[in-house]
Amino acid sequence: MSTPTAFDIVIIGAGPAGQKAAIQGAKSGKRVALLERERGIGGSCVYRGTIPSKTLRESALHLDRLRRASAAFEFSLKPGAEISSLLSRLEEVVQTHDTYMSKQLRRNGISLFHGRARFINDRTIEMQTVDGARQHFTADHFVVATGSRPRNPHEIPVDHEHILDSDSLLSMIYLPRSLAIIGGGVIGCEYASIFALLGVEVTLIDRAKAPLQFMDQELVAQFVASFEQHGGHYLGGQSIQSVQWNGATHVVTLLGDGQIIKSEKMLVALGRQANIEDLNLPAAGLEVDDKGSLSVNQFCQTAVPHIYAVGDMVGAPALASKAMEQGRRAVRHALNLPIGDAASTIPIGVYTIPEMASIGLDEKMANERFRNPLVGRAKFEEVARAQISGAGHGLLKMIADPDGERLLGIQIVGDSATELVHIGQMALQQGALVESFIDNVFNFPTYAEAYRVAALDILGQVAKRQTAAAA
Ligand SMILES: Cc1cc2nc3c(=O)[nH]c(=O)nc-3n(C[C@H](O)[C@H](O)[C@H](O)COP(=O)(O)OP(=O)(O)OC[C@H]3O[C@@H](n4cnc5c(N)ncnc54)[C@H](O)[C@@H]3O)c2cc1C
Ligand SMILES: NC(=O)c1ccc[n+]([C@@H]2O[C@H](COP(=O)([O-])OP(=O)(O)OC[C@H]3O[C@@H](n4cnc5c(N)ncnc54)[C@H](O)[C@@H]3O)[C@@H](O)[C@H]2O)c1
Repeated sequence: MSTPTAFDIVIIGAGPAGQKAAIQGAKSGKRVALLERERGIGGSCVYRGTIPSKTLRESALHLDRLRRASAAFEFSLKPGAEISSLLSRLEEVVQTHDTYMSKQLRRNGISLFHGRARFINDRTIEMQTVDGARQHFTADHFVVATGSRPRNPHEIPVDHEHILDSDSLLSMIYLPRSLAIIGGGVIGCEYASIFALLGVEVTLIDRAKAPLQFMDQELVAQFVASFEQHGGHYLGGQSIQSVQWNGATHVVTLLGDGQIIKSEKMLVALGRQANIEDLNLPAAGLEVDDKGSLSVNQFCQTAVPHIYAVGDMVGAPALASKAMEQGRRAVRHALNLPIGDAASTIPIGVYTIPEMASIGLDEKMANERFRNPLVGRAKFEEVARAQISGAGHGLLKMIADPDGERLLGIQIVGDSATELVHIGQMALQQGALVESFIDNVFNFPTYAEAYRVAALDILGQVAKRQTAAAA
């Protein structure tokens, strides 16, 4: 064994979780090593997840804006358009991100090493570089932030050429004529709406009757309607009997009800699994739990107290935002720094077209906890900003307690939903009353006005109830 290099904190994985853990450690004056097996930093978020998918989405939205700008012109993509032409900004976005992150790591004196890391014991890590050299590190604290990868059941023959997963999807050279997607979760729905808007014939298949089971189903219905308006098909309540590339032209999918779906390409989006196998966890005294991840307490501490695990590798929700916050909090806990209260709710943003967002309780959850919660609705058609942009349909739902006083949650579908939701988030955190959305003046014309419209709807319902009770 080479002589180990000693650090205060060693972090495995330079995705969003590992980066924020490293920065927190360095800002607290600690010597930090960040070990990353890939050449770039940023993890699946930058290279195979958030950033590539949202860059392609931006191209689809741009095309849609052109189409909507004037009914006198017809905009469509050339048949056989190259995916790379739709991702022309990706390299620039990734490069900018990489440069910014590298500078930030250097500025904070974080030592970055490239290689595959594994535990030798609970205080030592061995890292193997691409040329086979081995280097050893010791530390007082370790943070495991190795992320996740697509879960591909063995009965589905993912070949990364015709049957792809979210890691390989954007390696397609040409935009396919047709795409079948199995899995109506966030990845399946985001890509389904992007490709449908780009003119691809998309079939989205899930075992559930409706996609995105964890979202308010009134919002989901608007997404499905828009997806189908763009030529997509949702096939719910289906089981997959078999998937096969026919060797020449099509991927052939046989469904439980006997339907056969033929598509040029297929995307498999059936969830994620933790990157855990390479870590040699038993050597550190750690065991993989029955969900295939590492169990942690509320501080992201594993059963070995000086080893923390954060981000996607500890399970759902698999969000970059959650990963970053866990990285930061884990290191603060390790260093006995004040942590503050963990956010009791984190926003969900789903970048379908139209996009959706949620914070706090939705109507179904509120109904389970309260008798007759009030729901205020603001249709985007009633909001001047949405009329001007011609952004189509949208809805903001404000959930309040049965007295119509206390705000319980916000759900939004439509343009800017993923930005708008933060107003609701701050209001929830401050315990704001429904009335405060009426007492405040909002810029006009803005989408934010939808909050006032929804609050007025709730107060109108309260007034009606009072009048009825008095009569
Ligand atoms: C298609 C897609 C779209 C997404 N869109 C969004 C979105 O819009 N918003 C959102 O919040 N989230 C989104 N996500 C989820 C988001 O990308 C993840 O939640 C986030 O990347 C998790 O960060 P992480 O640091 O835990 O893991 P990762 O980003 O996966 O990083 C882990 C890092 O660890 C490294 N590593 C693994 N094993 C080792 C080892 N043994 N030694 C050294 N290094 C190792 C990996 O190379 C990688 O760089 C999306 C995901 C996908 C797939
Ligand atoms: N905007 C965002 O924040 C964002 C974007 C993309 C991904 N992500 C994260 O990535 C994670 C993974 O996303 P995902 O979409 O792959 O997984 P998921 O777990 O969200 O959805 C998987 C879907 O597959 C379906 N399914 C599972 N097995 C099936 C079967 N045998 N037959 C038919 N349907 C089946 C499920 O019903 C579910 O709808 C999510 O947890 C999400 O948090 C987040």
